[in-house]
Amino acid sequence: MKKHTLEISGIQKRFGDKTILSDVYLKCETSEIIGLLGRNGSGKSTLLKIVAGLESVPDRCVRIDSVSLNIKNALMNNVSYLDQDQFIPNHLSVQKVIALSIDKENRINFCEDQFIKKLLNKKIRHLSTGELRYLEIKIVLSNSSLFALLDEPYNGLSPLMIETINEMIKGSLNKKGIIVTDHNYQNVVKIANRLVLIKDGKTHPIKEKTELVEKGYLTSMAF
Ligand SMILES: Nc1ncnc2c1ncn2[C@@H]1O[C@H](COP(=O)(O)OP(=O)(O)OP(=O)(O)O)[C@@H](O)[C@H]1O
Repeated sequence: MKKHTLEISGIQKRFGDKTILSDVYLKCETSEIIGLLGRNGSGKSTLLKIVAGLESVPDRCVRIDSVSLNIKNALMNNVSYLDQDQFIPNHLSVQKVIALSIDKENRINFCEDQFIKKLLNKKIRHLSTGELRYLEIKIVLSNSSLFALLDEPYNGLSPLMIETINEMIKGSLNKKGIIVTDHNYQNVVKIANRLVLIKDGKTHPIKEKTELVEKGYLTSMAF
């Protein structure tokens, strides 16, 4: 499979007089999982939203295969984004959402899943937090984008669903690169090929877990 590269650099992002991101470099290739860690408010979601085209920065800051993508639609086709908040409208039925999101030829396969099968006759508003999150993640991972950005995917998921989602993420790597952030850092550490910490607006590549303590993300009690 031809490898593709998503590269992010030179981002300066301020909200009012507060600088959120000032020295960011992130690279993700297809078949890679980058784990993005950082304290609350460090700018993880802001960075993912910038890459997804939902927060504005100069176009040259986000590149795929060295090409700056300045047409938002082109960017969206190559990058899919799982928001940390619900993105599927409550009034829809699960079947309608699947019909709208998944190509006809892939729908049967999509529904051949112990968790999805139980949801097929329900409305979105009647799903539990974990059921909804599972459906959303599966939809994001099933589309044809080259890169998927997952903001707090594990939120509300039981251990069994987390294991299934981790397998699903790994199974998508023949087509995709993944950037994942979650406060369930153990899962992020477990699944990621590389870790990056955001601190003081800057990205710090993490080689050893002890660096997470040195940089103030974890206490030594975590080991
Ligand atoms: N649209 C906005 N306007 C003003 N400030 C914002 C906006 N979006 C985010 N912020 C601020 O930017 C900072 C970074 O927010 P962000 O959501 O990116 O952090 P995060 O690392 O994802 O945090 P958490 O882990 O708690 O979700 C926070 O201080 C937040 O209050």
